[in-house]
Amino acid sequence: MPTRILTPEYVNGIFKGLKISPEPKAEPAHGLTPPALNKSIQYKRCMLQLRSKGDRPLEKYIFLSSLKQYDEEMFYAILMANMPEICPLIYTPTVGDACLNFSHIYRKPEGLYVSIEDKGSIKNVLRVWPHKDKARITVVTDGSRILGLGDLGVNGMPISIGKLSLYIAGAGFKPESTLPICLDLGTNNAKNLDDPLYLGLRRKRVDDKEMDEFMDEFMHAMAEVFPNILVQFEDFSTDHAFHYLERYQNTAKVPVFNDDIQGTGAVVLSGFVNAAKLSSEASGRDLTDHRVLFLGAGSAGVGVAKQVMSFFTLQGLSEEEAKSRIWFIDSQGMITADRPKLQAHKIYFARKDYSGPPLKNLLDIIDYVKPTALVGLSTMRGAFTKEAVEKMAELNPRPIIFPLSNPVSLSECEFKDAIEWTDGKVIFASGSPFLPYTYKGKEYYPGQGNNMYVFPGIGFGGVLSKCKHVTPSMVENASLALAESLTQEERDMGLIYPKLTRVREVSMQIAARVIHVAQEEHVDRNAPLRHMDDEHLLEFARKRSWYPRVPSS
Ligand SMILES: NC(=O)C1=CN([C@@H]2O[C@H](COP(=O)(O)OP(=O)(O)OC[C@H]3O[C@@H](n4cnc5c(N)ncnc54)[C@H](O)[C@@H]3O)[C@@H](O)[C@H]2O)C=CC1
Ligand SMILES: CC(=O)C(=O)O
Ligand SMILES: [Mg+2]
Repeated sequence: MPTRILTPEYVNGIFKGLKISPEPKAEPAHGLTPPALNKSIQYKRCMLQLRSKGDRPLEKYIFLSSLKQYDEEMFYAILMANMPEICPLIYTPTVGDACLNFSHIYRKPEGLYVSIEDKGSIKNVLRVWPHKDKARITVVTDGSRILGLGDLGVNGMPISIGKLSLYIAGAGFKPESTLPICLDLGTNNAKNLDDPLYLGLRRKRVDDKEMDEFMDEFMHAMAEVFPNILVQFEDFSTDHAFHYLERYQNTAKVPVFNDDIQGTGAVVLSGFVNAAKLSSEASGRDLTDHRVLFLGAGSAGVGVAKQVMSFFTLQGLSEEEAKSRIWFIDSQGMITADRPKLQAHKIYFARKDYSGPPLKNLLDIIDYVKPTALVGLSTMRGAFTKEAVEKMAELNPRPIIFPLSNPVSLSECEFKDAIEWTDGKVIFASGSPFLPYTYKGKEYYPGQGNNMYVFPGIGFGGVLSKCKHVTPSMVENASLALAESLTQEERDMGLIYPKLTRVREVSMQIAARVIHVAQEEHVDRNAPLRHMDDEHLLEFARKRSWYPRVPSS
């Protein structure tokens, strides 16, 4: 008798009795599979084959990718039951390797490629997607800033695919409602252009004017071909990330958000809310007196800082006072308003209250700012040196250190080092996962400050509410819902983010809050939901959430 290997209860413990929704795929006819093969054995065989690849994560990625194409439900069953093990394989850090090698490991179509050569007929390209009427969520990248790895061109496709796998596992989007898109506008990466196997257009990126024309046509076509879709922009280079968010967030006919700016902002605000409380408990410092120093002023850094400002405004500070709690360092040093030719997105946070000689060195800047929190979104591996982290520990009984750059090879510091250099006092979250670390007989758990904790819930709430736009308040409330989702057990463990194994339930809480705020702001279009209170919205989100079919016992 086959054993029950995965049930919603098993995955989450609280979804008893809910209908499991997928449309059954035809099983191979009797006689085409060995007699004893069943889902339970298949699950075990898949896990065995996966683990037999040992310490070769890219091979594991390729195996999982093939499994997804061959037996999608088994792939999601395995992912959902083993999130901490599988997430780093289909997402950061391994997805970074998959992107670097995409043109070499590519096997089958898994999304749409829309290139600059399609300009004028983009709609026709979008129409080839087989599940047009089912598409609800898309992740669109132009491959120009993939994680911290730079311009990878069409090799950026795995990031769209990986994020959408998390929409499915994390929030319960039906697989056929997801649409990965990679825009090929050329690449300035010489390595790609010189690679005879590179699968993108062999040309340099187009200029801004041509890109604007292309993007306008693309967004227009998206709304026509996929009228019910929500668009997540992902890993556009910083200037374009800000530009297209601004251009479309209130004007496009489909809702839009930028994950690197808004999703990252939300996840870091959430971690910061919990971290600041822990830090202030140790120091006695008022929450309004935290001082946050950012290393890296790209789309992620500036997006996060704007969201972290609401930590202060929610405590009653004015916008100016909140801004005064934030300092930035980029590749030229501390960002001050007197610096010539400052990029537009850096102007808002440029300090006007410093007039000494330019400060370039992190240690000098820490001495000057006396931060309570150090946040890295710089793509600079090891930038948080021993001296810098020790200095943070001298200034604070519990320093907040968030090295958030991805993939793990670009992290500003490692968890183990942060623990040792602060004698276990650090409050830590990184962009990519680290393992727990035992120090002086005590086990410490790292937080993962990655937008994967919020984008599934933001997207699910947005789609269920049929929102016209994704508003800043929907994003901010997603962040607060995440911060509030910690259980007592997680707080007792010193965590600032929930355990990854709970991501589905946490996404439901985020989705319900997002729907509520969409209603408050009158951007929702799903009228029947307006009669539901928060508890019913949560129940509604859970009921709409997809699970892979359960092998019957
Ligand atoms: N944890 C998460 O959820 C997320 C993490 N990220 C990560 O954040 C990183 C940055 O992303 P973006 O802001 O889009 O990239 P970006 O390239 O636009 O920004 C990088 C920033 O770092 C600065 N920088 C570079 N070298 C530096 C140095 N030596 N010293 C000081 N600053 C330096 C640059 O001046 C720039 O301001 C990437 O590694 C990305 O993977 C991005 C989004 C989400
Ligand atoms: C996590 C993510 O979105 C990034 O590193 O770009
Ligand atoms: Mg990203």
